[in-house]
Amino acid sequence: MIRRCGRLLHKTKVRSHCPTEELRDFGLPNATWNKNLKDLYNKFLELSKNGSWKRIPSHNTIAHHLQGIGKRMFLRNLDSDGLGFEYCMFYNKDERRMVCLFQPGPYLEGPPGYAHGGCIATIIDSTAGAGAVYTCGSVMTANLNITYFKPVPLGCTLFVDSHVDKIEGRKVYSSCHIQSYDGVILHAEASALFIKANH
Ligand SMILES: CCCCCCCCCC(=O)SCCNC(=O)CCNC(=O)[C@H](O)C(C)(C)COP(=O)(O)OP(=O)(O)OC[C@H]1O[C@@H](n2cnc3c(N)ncnc32)[C@H](O)[C@@H]1OP(=O)(O)O
Repeated sequence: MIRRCGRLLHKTKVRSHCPTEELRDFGLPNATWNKNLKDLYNKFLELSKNGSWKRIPSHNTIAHHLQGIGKRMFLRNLDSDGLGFEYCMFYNKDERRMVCLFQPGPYLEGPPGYAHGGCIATIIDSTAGAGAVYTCGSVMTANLNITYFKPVPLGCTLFVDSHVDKIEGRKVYSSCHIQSYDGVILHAEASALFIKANH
C-alpha cells in the first residue's frame, strides 16, 4: 500500500479521487516533454498573446470541463507523466480550429516501437471532439473515419490539427490530420461527424 494525498491506495495504483491532482492542469509542460513538444508549445503560447489562440486547460476529470460528476478521463488515467497521452491543446475560435500537441508515451505501444492505431484514433476523436465542443457545445461522436499513412514512433512529437468544416442542424462535420511536429510527415487524416446534444 502507498499513501497518497492522505489516502491509502493499492500498489496497483488504482486511483481514488485526489483533490490536488484533479486541480492540476495537465496541459502545462512537465519534465517528460521533449524539446520539440516544448518548442511547439512555446510557439502556440506566442500565438496566443494576441488572443487568436487560446490554451485549453486540461484536467483529469471531465467535471472540470462540463457540469457534473466526473471520474478519471481516459487520456489522463495514468499516475505518472510521460507514459501515456502527453498532450496540450490550443483553440482558435475564428478559425474553428483545435490543435493538439501530442507526445505518445511507451504505454501506447502497438507495433514494436510505434503507437497503437487506437490511441491515434483517441487523440483524433479527443482533439476534433474538443474542437466541436468549443465551437458549438456538448457533442457525441457518431462517426470517425481514419486513414493511417505512416506509423507513429513512440516518444515523437505530433501536431494534430482539427477543423470544424460544416454545421448542419445538430450535425457537426470535422476534419483532422496528424503530422510530425515539423510538418514533414503526414501520419494520418480523418473525418468525423459529431452530433450536438439534443437540448
Ligand atoms: C473539453 C472536453 C472535450 C471532450 C471531447 C470528447 C470527445 C470524445 C467524444 C466521444 O468519444 S463520445 C463517445 C463515443 N460516441 C458514442 O458513444 C455515441 C453513441 N451514439 C449515440 O449516442 C447516438 O447515436 C448519437 C448521440 C450520436 C445520435 O443519437 P440522437 O438520438 O441524439 O440523434 P438522432 O439519431 O436523432 O440523429 C440526429 C441526426 O444525426 C444523424 N446521425 C446520427 N448518427 C449518425 C451517424 N452515425 N452517421 C450519420 N448521421 C448520423 C441522423 O441521421 C440525424 O440527422 P437529421 O437531423 O438530418 O435527421
